[in-house]
Amino acid sequence: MDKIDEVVEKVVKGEIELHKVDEHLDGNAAVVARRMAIEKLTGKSFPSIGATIIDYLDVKGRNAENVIGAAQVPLGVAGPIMVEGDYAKGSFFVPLATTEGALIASVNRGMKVLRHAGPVRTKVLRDGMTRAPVFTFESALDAFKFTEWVKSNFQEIKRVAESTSSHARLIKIDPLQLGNNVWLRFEYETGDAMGMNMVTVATEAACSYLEEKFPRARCVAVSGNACSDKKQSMTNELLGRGKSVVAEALIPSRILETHLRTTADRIQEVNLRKNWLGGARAGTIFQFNAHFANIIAAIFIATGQDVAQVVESSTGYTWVENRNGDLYISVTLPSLEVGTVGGGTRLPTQREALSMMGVDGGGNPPGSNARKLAEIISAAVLAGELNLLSALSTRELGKAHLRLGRGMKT
Ligand SMILES: CC(C)(COP(=O)([O-])OP(=O)([O-])OC[C@H]1O[C@@H](n2cnc3c(N)ncnc32)[C@H](O)[C@@H]1OP(=O)([O-])[O-])[C@@H](O)C(=O)NCCC(=O)NCCSC(=O)C[C@@](C)(O)CC(=O)[O-]
Ligand SMILES: NC(=O)C1=CN([C@@H]2O[C@H](COP(=O)(O)OP(=O)(O)OC[C@H]3O[C@@H](n4cnc5c(N)ncnc54)[C@H](OP(=O)(O)O)[C@@H]3O)[C@@H](O)[C@H]2O)C=CC1
Repeated sequence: MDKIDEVVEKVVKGEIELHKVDEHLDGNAAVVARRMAIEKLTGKSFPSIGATIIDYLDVKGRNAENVIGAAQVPLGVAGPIMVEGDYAKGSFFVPLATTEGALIASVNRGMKVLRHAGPVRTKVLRDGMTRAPVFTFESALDAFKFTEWVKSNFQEIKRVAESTSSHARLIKIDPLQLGNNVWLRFEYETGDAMGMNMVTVATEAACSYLEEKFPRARCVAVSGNACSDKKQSMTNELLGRGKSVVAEALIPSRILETHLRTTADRIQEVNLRKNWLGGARAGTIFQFNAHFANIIAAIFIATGQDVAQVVESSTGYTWVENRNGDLYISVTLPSLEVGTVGGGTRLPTQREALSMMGVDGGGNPPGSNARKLAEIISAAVLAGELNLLSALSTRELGKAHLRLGRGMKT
């Protein structure tokens, strides 16, 4: 019996924990043994999960635990899209990983129309990643005194937090009080990283310092949900999280008619009655748009972003105006959380996808690559919105999905 079979047997008998297989076998052999053990325990086989180019040595201790292989999702491209932003300037092909037939075609057609109209203008309105620990006190008065103390000692707190990273820069601390509890919403610049590990480590250091200097304060949790990570919140909407970004374009009427078989008036009506009125009637909050989530999720998967952050990254607003037959359209995304270093961005296919847009790795100066990525994503979201509103206005949605989602001739 070779070493792998021996370890597999022990895992199956419960003598070795799955995650401790790494202590018995090197690198990719541990992945194989874990997969074989799960195959035996479930009576199923997983050759597709096992077929991956990912080297476990690159993943171990960084991206995932109990690894037995990888998931694969089809990746297509849309574009090019022309962007005129502060960071993204020029034409870009955009990678989208999805299993929803018609989605890439949809974004692709939107980009084609925008190309005819001229470059999409984009702007990063603000940039900062947040972490909000919750502190508790004996009394509300103590809690208030604490927030006053924090305000007057900002520079020292900043020094302590920033000592943990060469890229984290503490911009501000917004306090929120409820009775005898206080949340401090720390906001940092994080260079080209999305920044969640960076700001968590920095804020933990700041919390220890605050408890030392203000002994009546007790930090209950470094994340007190007012951050708000992987959850929608009014705080994120109003103050922003990650990058707050806007994209806009003006499309002449003849381009709408030639390429989309529709008019500004019809698109405006769909936007108002569907995105805004329908959203309001249904009680939607923060998502007065058609399908930001489609484009955000597909780019996040392709480029190694934290997919759970699609929750707040896909909040936002589509605004349309009929300007004498021409169409003004903009999308505003208050909380787009993206990075070009760290997390999943270093994995092989994800890094290649980032390189397609010229944003792999750190930028010069730091932060410029992540902002460029945010601008390109906002332009892609604009293309998706333009196209879907248009397809709805001409009643093409079901037909397109029968053809490209079910392989039917329509
Ligand atoms: C499917 C189209 C684009 C066809 O559009 P079309 O105009 O009938 O097709 P076409 O063959 O004349 O092609 C026009 C252009 O579309 C693109 N295009 C066309 N086919 C492809 C393809 N295979 N691969 C890549 N690109 C494609 C391409 O740019 C092409 O230009 P060309 O390059 O030929 O000069 C159109 O019917 C359409 O956009 N339909 C709507 C589909 C859509 O937007 N789906 C979004 C997902 S829906 C969803 O998930 C959310 C939802 C809807 O539930 C949210 C809500 O509640 O609103
Ligand atoms: N910890 C948590 O609470 C949470 C973690 N996550 C996870 O966090 C990960 C992302 O965290 P994040 O902090 O972005 O990534 P990393 O933890 O990978 O940190 C980024 C690293 O890149 C370095 N770096 C090198 N060049 C640059 C540059 N140009 N700009 C910025 N940093 C640079 C940083 O240096 P330096 O040492 O100077 O900082 C830091 O070491 C994801 O895997 C995500 O899933 C998600 C949500 C919550």
